[in-house]
Amino acid sequence: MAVYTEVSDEALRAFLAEYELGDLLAFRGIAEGVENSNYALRTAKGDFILTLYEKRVDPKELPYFLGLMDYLAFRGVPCPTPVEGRDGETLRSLCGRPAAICTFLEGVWPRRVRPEHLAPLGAALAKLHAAGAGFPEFRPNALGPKGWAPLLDGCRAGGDEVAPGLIAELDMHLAAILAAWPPASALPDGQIHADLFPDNVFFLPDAAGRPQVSGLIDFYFACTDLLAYDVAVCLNAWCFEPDGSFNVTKARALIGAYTAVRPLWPAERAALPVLCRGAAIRFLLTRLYDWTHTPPGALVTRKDPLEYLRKLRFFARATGPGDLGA
Ligand SMILES: Nc1ncnc2c1ncn2[C@@H]1O[C@H](COP(=O)(O)OP(=O)(O)O)[C@@H](O)[C@H]1O
Ligand SMILES: N[C@@H](CCOP(=O)(O)O)C(=O)O
Repeated sequence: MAVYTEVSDEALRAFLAEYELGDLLAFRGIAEGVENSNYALRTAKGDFILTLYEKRVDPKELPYFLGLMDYLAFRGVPCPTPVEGRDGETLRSLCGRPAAICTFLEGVWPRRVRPEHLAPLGAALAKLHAAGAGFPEFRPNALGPKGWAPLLDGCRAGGDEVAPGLIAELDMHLAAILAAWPPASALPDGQIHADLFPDNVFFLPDAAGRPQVSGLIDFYFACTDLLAYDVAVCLNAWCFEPDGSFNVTKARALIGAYTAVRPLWPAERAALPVLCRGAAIRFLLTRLYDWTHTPPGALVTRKDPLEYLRKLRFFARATGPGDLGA
């Protein structure tokens, strides 16, 4: 469920009067997503997405996110383009929330990831990294290594109720990850998506029926960080089977297509196992935090933190990048 703020017909029509999008023909709330309120709009000019930014998004950071999407879209990345109002602004206010309209992207995110999805994903990720190279803004990764200890501290009270011994195990993993984390200057950095999960990637079949990436959405965790960390996020989110096993064929397809566009440095390959452990603990911790702080019956769908404990344990056992398809 992700319509936290209800928008009336009248409020929306007044809001749309600020744009040159023609008459409103239809609009509906979108149930998917967890962070913001999203509406699908149809106007005389076509289909659009209206997003009202909810409390987890800091309004001060919206110019970075919208600016990055605009920059990437202009350079051929299939991501939403923020739509300017008559005054040239993309960010305004609706029902007391910051709000923006973006272009609608065709396609469907894969409910079941197949090996054929991984090569187009890898190529799209590398193109995103290449296209973002000249973007002048810097946004530190709030959910990067410096953010993990405070998140874990916030989970201490309820964490062991989710799984006995969980907090002690996470203390152990976190200390090992932070000790092995590559220094910022050791690997190339740039603008990363940082949450490129299957529900943020749309596909359409090409003429031969093979899936092609048609859209990358949800840039609200994007930041300036190690490029290979984005690969590690994708290895976590795309390369495990429902039974918990790691699918190295998928990983090889992802990394092979990525490197065909943007070759990984030897140091990036070598760092992949610890970057994967870092990505696993990042999603584990935010899920655990939400799990232990969301009252039962709240509108937000809580995601299973233990899925990422199993992934973290797998990556901690990896003997080198070869185990991860690199
Ligand atoms: N530009 C877009 N084009 C088409 N559908 C979109 C677009 N942006 C969002 N959506 C739809 O809204 C849903 C939630 O968007 P998302 O950005 O993931 O929300 P949240 O930030 O709340 O997690 C997506 O699964 C998709 O169905
Ligand atoms: N991908 C994260 C949760 C963020 O949700 P999104 O709907 O904004 O992509 C996770 O799986 O924990």
